[in-house]
Amino acid sequence: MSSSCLSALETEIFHYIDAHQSDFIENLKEWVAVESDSVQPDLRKEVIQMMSLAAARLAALGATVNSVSLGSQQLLNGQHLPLPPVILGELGKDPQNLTICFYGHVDVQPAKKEDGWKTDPYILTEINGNLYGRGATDNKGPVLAWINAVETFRALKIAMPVNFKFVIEGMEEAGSLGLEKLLEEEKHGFFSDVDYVVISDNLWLSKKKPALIYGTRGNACFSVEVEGGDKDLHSGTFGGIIHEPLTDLIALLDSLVDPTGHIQIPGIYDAVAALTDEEKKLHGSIEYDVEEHKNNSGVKKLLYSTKEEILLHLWHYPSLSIHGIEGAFHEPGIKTVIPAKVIGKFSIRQVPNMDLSDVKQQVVDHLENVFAKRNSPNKLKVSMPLGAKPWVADVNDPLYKAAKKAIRTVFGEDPDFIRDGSTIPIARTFQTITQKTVIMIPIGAADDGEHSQNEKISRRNYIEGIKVFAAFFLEISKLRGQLHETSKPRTNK
Ligand SMILES: C[C@H](N)C(=O)N[C@@H](Cc1c[nH]cn1)C(=O)O
Ligand SMILES: [Zn+2]
Ligand SMILES: [Zn+2]
Repeated sequence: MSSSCLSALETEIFHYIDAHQSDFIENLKEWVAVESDSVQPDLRKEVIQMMSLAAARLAALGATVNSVSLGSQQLLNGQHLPLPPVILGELGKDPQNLTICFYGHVDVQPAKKEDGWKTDPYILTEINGNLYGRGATDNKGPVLAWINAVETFRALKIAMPVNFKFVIEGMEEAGSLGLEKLLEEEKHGFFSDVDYVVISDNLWLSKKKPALIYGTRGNACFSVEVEGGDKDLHSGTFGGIIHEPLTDLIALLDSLVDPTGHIQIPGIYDAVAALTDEEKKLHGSIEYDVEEHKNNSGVKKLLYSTKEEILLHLWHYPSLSIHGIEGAFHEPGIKTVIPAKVIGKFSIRQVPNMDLSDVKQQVVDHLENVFAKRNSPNKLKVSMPLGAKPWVADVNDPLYKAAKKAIRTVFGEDPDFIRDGSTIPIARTFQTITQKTVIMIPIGAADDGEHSQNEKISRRNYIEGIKVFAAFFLEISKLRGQLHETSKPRTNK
């Protein structure tokens, strides 16, 4: 955007942000250095250390910080593991100001250099304007971008245009364990004066065009266990005379989805909400390059070739993905064993209006049915360790207009209004508990590689993202009065 269109205040703020790029990148480097992987139990200490760093950062900002203990989690093997605390932070209590609650997470997906990273995943490394490192975009970069935006107001001694609340957690990648209960407990406490909730934990749909997100899919994660005897067996001594657990499991997994991506579980599509005319209109106006998206994935061919089909299958239809098999031999080389017990892991990204308990029942019935036809004496156990619901908001809420204006101020163009095929497990709970509008303002680009090797955020997106948040605070302050009357969430089913 040309500087002549900016207010004097915006010019001062943006100038400060540009001048402090190195400090902001240094902050991110310090956070990326912590292997705060919430998925692997043996790294829990690092997640807890990361929570302390985040708490210290908020305290340095002048926020009141409460690290709330969530107790422990019980693993499938019965072992108890401490859950990292959740940070509830507060900065500013001016009754004239609106109160924005920002939610983010500082845990990460697993990453190892030998998985195919070009650089050490825990050393933030800049190459050609991109900052590579695990958590750079998901979600340490965006959390810090928000904090840096608040810090900018403080450093410039500009009166805070809004009151801030922070909810920072360390278990999002493992399904936000324990967080829902805390939110419910704090409904009439911490959340009683929240005017709306902001999340920045997603990506644009393209490499260049900014976006705002008004919906996400949910995620129902399943575990399917097949157990034979009590020990592994020699495949020469027993192969050919027993029902093998892994063979049963592969047949079960193979029954879930056909080669066109259609889920084979009876009834699974019954409740799927029809696309509204408003959504069809939104799809039409979205800038989306099928070829670019295919290239981001690194695959040769997608299941669908048109924008309309792809957006429908990413946002409006459920999908089923198979993630792994516990107990199966996976090292290099040959091991001629028959595993005694194997556990398959898959998940269904559900959409409005699918009901989680119906989905669970449909999955269990289907797998038991397929298994029964195999006449196997092995034991089958199906469970759903995680069930996160989809979320949708009303794009006509003034909050979306404020965010759109902030993006235009920084990028000089309007964002696309998009949904996200992935999940923020706690988004729907925020909306239900606060009864206020939730907005997702992504700052990462479509090729950032969340959960993948060589995850990155570009320097431009990180720095301009800080400006978007700062401009957004100013836009929100203009909504005072208006928001209290109009802020109500779209009803989710
Ligand atoms: C979109 C967000 N950055 C993310 O990666 N969310 C995870 C959350 C999740 C879902 N099931 C378990 N964790 C995701 O969508 O996979
Ligand atoms: Zn995330
Ligand atoms: Zn993630």
